[in-house]
Amino acid sequence: IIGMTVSKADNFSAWYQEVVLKAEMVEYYNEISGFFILRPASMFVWNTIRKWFQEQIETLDVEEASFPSLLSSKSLEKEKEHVEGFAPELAWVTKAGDKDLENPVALRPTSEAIMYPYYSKWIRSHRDLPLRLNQWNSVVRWESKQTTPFLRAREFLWQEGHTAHLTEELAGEEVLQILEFYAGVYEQLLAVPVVRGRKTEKEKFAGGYYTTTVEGYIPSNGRGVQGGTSHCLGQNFSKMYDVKVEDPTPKEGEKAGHIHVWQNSWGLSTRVIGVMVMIHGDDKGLVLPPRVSKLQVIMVPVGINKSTSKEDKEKHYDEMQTFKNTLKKVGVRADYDTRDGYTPAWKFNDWELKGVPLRLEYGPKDAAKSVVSFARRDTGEKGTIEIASLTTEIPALLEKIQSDMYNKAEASFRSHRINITNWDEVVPALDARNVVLIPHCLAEKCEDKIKDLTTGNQEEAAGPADAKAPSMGMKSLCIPFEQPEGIEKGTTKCLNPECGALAEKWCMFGRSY
Ligand SMILES: O=C1CCCN[C@@H]1CCCn1cnc2ccccc2c1=O
Repeated sequence: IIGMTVSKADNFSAWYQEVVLKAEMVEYYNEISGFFILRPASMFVWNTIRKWFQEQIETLDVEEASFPSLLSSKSLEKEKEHVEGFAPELAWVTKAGDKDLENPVALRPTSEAIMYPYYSKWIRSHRDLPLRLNQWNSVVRWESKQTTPFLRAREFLWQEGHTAHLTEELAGEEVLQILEFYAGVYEQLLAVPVVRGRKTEKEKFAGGYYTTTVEGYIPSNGRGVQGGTSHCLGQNFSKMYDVKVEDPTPKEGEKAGHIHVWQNSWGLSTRVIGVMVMIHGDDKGLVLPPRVSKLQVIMVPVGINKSTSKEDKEKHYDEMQTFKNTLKKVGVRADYDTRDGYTPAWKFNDWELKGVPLRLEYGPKDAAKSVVSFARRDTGEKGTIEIASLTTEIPALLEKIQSDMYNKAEASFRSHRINITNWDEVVPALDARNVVLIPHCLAEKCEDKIKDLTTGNQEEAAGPADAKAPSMGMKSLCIPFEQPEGIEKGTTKCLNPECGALAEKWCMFGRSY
C-alpha cells in the first residue's frame, strides 16, 4: 500500500515510522540498527536550516573548521569525570585491516576532547579571543535505548560550535545569542514553537557551568523534547586543557597573571526534523512548512482524458510549464505532475503523503476562466486564484500557510503548558498530555524524588491484560526564562510534597524523549 495505513491518534510511534518512510525522508539502514539513511526530502530541510543558521552565526564572526572524527582514549582521560556517564555510548575502532590497533580510537560523540588541546595551543594572548569555531559534521553515540529516525539515532548530523572568550559576561552574551538562533530555526523555518530556558543542575551538561535550551512539545503524546542546547562551559574545560591567556589588565605594579578562558559550546542536530514531522504531520502523511519544503507547489492537470486531443494536452502542459517559470521568478519552488497512467486523485494522495504545502489543479474549465484551483495541505482549504495574480497570490498564500502552521502549534503548546500549585493535579495533567510548570526548589535530589513520585507503579497498571508499561515519570525540561508570577516573595514551598524546601523558580516538567 503506498499511502498511510496508520492513524496518528491510534498509534503515534507506528504512524511516525510510516510517515518518514513513505514520505521518502529516511530509509532504515538494515545492516546496523540505529542508523538511518537521509534522503533528499530530509536533506533539503537540513540544508535549508544549515544555510539559515550559517548566515546567522557569521554575523558573530564564527568561522568553520573541520577536526578529525576520531579521538584517542588518552585524550578522553582529561575529561574522564564527566565522560564516564557517557562512556557506554562510545564506539571504538580496535583494528586496522587484520591488525589490532595498539591504542584503540573512539568515533567522536562530540568534539571537545578533539578540539580543545588545539585551543590551548592556538590561544596565547587575549588578542586571540574570542575564538569561535563551528563544525558541521556527524557524531556517533551508541544509544542503548530504542532508536527512532531523527529523534534518537546512533549517528546524526549536527553542528557543534565551540568558542572561547576573555570573560564570563562575553561568553554569557553569546550563549543567549546562539539560543535565539536555535529558537529562530524552530519558529521561523519549522513553524514549531519552543520555550527558552535554563536546564536544572540535574539535566545540564555535566562538564559545563550552565546549559540553556529550547524545549519543544509533541501534542500527540504530550511529551517535551529538547530541541537544541547552548552551554556555557565556564572555565571547566579551559582548566582541564590549560587554555589560558595573559591577564591584559594586571593590577598596578603586579606581574601579569593568567586567565583561563571562558568557553561555550552549542549544538543543534537533525532531531529538529523529527520534531517538525511529529508536530505537523497528519493521517495523510507529512505536512511541510513552505519555508523548508523542497517543493512548495505541485500543479496537477485535471480534466485531461482520452478524448482530449494531443495538441490540447500539449498546450495545457505548456501553460503549466509557463506557470512554473513564472513562479520560479518570484522564488517559489513549483513543479507539475504530468505522469501518464495515474489519475488526478492518485496524484493528490501521493503529493499529500509527501507533504507538499500547496496543490494547484488546472483543467480546461479553469483555463477557460483563466484561473487555477488550489488546495492547502495544512487545512485542506480550497479555492481559486486568477492566473494573472499567481505571482502575488501564491507567495502570499505560502506565507499564510507558514504562519498558520506556527500559530496552530503555538496555541496547542500554550494550552498544554499549565501552571500547577496543587501536587495532586500533576499526574492527571501529564495524563492529559500536558507539560506542567511547578514551583520548585531546583535541588537535584528533589528532582529524583519527583521522577519516582510520578512514575506509575505496577499495581496501578490494571493487571496482566494491561501490557502498557507503568506511566513514565516526569523530568525537568527547563527553568523558563519567562517566569509566571507568584513565587517571587520567596514564601512559596517547592511543590514536591516530600520536599519542604522553598521554591526558587517555576520549573517546567514533563514526560520527555
Ligand atoms: O551538547 C553539546 C553541544 C555541542 C558540543 N558538545 C556539547 C556537550 C556534549 C555532551 N556529551 C554528549 N554525549 C557524549 C557521549 C560520549 C562522550 C561524551 C559526550 C558528551 O560530552
